Amino acid sequence: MRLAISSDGALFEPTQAFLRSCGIGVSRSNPRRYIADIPALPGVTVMFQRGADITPKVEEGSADLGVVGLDRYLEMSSEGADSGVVIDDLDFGRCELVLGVPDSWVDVVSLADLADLSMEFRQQGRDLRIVTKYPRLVERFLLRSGINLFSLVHSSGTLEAAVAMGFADIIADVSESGTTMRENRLKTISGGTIISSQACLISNQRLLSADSAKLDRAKRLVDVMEGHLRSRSYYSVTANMRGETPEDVARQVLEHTEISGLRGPTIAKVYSQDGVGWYAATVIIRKRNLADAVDRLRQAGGTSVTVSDLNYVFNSNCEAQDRLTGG
Ligand SMILES: Nc1ncnc2c1ncn2[C@@H]1O[C@H](COP(=O)(O)OP(=O)(O)OP(=O)(O)O)[C@@H](O)[C@H]1O
Ligand SMILES: O=P(O)(O)OC[C@H]1O[C@H](OP(=O)(O)OP(=O)(O)O)[C@H](O)[C@@H]1O
Repeated sequence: MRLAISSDGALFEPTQAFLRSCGIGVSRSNPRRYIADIPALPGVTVMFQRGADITPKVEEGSADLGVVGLDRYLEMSSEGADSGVVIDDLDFGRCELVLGVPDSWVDVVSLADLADLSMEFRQQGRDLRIVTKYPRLVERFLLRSGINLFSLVHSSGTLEAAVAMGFADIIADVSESGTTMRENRLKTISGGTIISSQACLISNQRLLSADSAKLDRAKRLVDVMEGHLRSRSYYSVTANMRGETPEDVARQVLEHTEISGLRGPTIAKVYSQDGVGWYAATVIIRKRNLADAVDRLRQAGGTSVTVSDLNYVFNSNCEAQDRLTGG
């Protein structure tokens, strides 16, 4: 089972860090070697590829799975091809595909201003030239936004220089912190975000459907990814609580929905030195509810509250497994 990941660029390091955090780190004998293994998943081969090549490689069948920016996948996937998105948000590679116009265009602050300007350009006998690596997404967005008078210029990198160099009037490129745009005297405009993107996992559904051994390896891989991603939303919280019996402590905890956990508390006896009845109550809670949960535990008599990160939360079934073959 072949997994294609970025050989350089913005997703190179984060993809490897993500795989490590899932417990399926890549072992590469040499940075110049473009084929590698995942020791924790025998039978999986990792192929390092240029970001722009990963979607076509998965679609043509030289890779079974790929990690790519969702923006790149939406730009490059072919109508009716065998590929599909298995996990649409791997929680890294966040960025936005945005329009960037020269800072000096003080009157252009919105998409409507840009539409007016494109008409002025046409009256002067020329098109608004937009340089991008994403012609399909940009064209669709502009037409949907009522901007019809433009021409697209292709460039494969450092798009922010195109305006200063004079071969484009505006750009449509990926922005994360906005630094590259600012440093090149470009600005975003209101309504000018074409798409929000992040890294995603794609598969060749036909290849995986046709080979059960491959499918089995792909299932193991997405199971740990999904379990790990789910775990990022939760903490395990344990509090010592006094009570006559475990049922008594469970009752105190279950009175508050904030601390009743995914299913309910796990209660274990604490063998305290003072011989008083203490129990440890453990619940899994959403990270965003931590402050409320700690308050509630205190109100319910909880003390010595400890909070731990989780590495995996596996549900009874893995949703991403069904999407591997388009099911
Ligand atoms: N500054 C950034 N921060 C976060 N994610 C980014 C950033 N720039 C690009 N990305 C994401 O990373 C993906 C790869 O972008 P990048 O420009 O690094 O291409 P690449 O992997 O170098 O591809 P190629 O080598 O084929 O040009 C994009 O699809 C985008 O989703
Ligand atoms: O908003 P920022 O945080 O400044 O990030 C945006 C920059 O990151 C990407 O470039 P990358 O370094 O991947 O090189 P590229 O120009 O070859 O795509 C993107 O193309 C922008 O140039």
